Amino acid sequence: MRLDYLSIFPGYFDVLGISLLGKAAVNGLVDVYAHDLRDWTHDRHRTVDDTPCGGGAGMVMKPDPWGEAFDEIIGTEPDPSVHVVFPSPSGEPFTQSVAHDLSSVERIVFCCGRYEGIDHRVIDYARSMWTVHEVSLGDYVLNGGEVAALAITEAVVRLVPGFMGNPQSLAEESFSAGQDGLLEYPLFTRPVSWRGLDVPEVLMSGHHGRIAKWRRDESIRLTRERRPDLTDSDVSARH
Ligand SMILES: COC(=O)c1ccnc(N)c1
Repeated sequence: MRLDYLSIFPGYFDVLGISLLGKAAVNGLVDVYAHDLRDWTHDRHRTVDDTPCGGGAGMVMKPDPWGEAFDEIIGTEPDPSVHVVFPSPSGEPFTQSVAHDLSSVERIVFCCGRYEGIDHRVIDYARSMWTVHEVSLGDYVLNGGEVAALAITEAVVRLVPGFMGNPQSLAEESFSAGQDGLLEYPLFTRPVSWRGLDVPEVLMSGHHGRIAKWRRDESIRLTRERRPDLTDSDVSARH
């Protein structure tokens, strides 16, 4: 999998050389390339923004540098196998399902907006050429798309076959199919007693059936308490 990041702060992506992501890069599972959008400007100030047409506060990212960067980094021919991600507060919700879909593609280009955002024609042009995802991490605004691109990267790359040492651990996570989309149950390890707090006895019983039931019940309880939106009617009936 090739990952490209277009940003006026490409240094944000140095962190991708650390930890598991770094290991994945080393063993060739992912190839990471960060690009400075200002490399596709031609004026002395390396200008990437301008005032919004129609007025309003703040600045908008000009389309020209993006177009020239796309030409050089991706190419000038349409290719739906290239997935272009625009992290944006007005995007569609980024979910585990979207992460799963992206984990099987060969190439993802992250376009990290700053200021008030990117000239919309950049997104329209990208849609005419590649497969575009405008995605939001939640109902809040960041100063730029870089941190969101890193979060999306982590959620996607960990699902790439061969990335996780023990793929079984993926099956039991929150929102995984194996959990019926429920939140993950509480986890415990040794010591059995810690500061007057004990591991639930059932988990030390060695009784696998009882343990599985306790975990399922806890997942259902937590999901109903914290994420009633995830327990639609037939799911709650099933639980
Ligand atoms: C500039 O990008 C954002 O503010 C952003 C991106 C993705 N999700 C969000 N909730 C915000």
